[in-house]
Amino acid sequence: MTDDKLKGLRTKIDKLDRDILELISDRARCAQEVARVKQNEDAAAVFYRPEREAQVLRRVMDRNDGPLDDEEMARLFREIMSACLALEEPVRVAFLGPEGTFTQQAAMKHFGHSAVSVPMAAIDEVFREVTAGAVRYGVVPVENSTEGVISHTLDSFMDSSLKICGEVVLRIHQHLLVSENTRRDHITRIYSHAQSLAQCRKWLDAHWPMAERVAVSSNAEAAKRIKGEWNSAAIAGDMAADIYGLEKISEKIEDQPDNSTRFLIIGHQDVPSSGADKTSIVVSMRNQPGALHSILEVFHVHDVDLTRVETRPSRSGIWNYVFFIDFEGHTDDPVIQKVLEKLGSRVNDLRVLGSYPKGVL
Ligand SMILES: C=C(O[C@@H]1C=C(C(=O)O)C=C[C@H]1O)C(=O)O
Repeated sequence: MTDDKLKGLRTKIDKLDRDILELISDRARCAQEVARVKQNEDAAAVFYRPEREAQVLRRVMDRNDGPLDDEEMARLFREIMSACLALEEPVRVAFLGPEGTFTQQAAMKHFGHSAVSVPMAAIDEVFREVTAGAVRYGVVPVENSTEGVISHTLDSFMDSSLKICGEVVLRIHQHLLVSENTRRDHITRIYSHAQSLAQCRKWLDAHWPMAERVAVSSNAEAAKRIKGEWNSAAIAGDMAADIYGLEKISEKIEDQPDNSTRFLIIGHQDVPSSGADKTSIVVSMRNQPGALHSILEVFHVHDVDLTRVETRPSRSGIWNYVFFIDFEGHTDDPVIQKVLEKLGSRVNDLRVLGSYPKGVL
């Protein structure tokens, strides 16, 4: 009886799989056709459309009634789109490396696994590689919910004319990792990126108060380094543990359970509105009383939601300040155009870093 039931269900699954296969192939052929149409219009056409991909994923999540949850379903579609796009040309993406960093994880989450990811040694190298055209996009971290802004990234924007084409938020889980050579009862040193050490500060104080904490250039670098040292452990994420073949001896050791990092996608593209967008700008002004207030007032008057304001010292004069401001809306919206016009008259300099779809996944 159960056997008959199972057999029936498996026949049904086999039939559904055949249908899914055919449908995905149809979809891939359609995407190829889109690419041909785009190329006929313009030989240098860019196939990847961030706003269109965001719309597809949002619609999938809206329509989904379970039993798979919205994020799981969107992830499947993310990979289908990534594979469809790679039929034309796999997207090449530079990221803050080496292999196994959270930034690489963010790149894969945003572009899917058919993208080709290229590791860079530093944030400004990611900017340089994209500027030079060796890759079309770059992924850099910009802020962490526990540790705040990544000032290197903001500073790189000051020297660059690249645009922000997207954002992606990643839940960050840190683990304590050892290699097969580590003598676990003799760990005297723990390597990680300074940000990660800070994200696990309380846990380290409680569990490894005597171990020396050594900051290195990335978590993946920390993971790589302990392979040759019998008295060291590393703090890094799942991807680094997998790539470097390390064992997790303590999992999810971050002090804040909702620890997450926001990454930006940088490129040359102006992205049209997806219907739910953010805009990032940088303004500079004299450091006079009421300076910040006069900027914020414009957003308040026009009822535009600010999502972040960061101050950085300007390098062009000691009395100038630079504000990085993120807000909801797109430069195509008339209200946003009005806001930008008003702001322009109140500051020394205003640059739009980009309007881009709000992170979906
Ligand atoms: C098919 C298109 O091109 C690409 C592929 C997409 C897809 O597979 O859905 C979506 C946007 C683009 O990245 C398109 O512009 O619609």
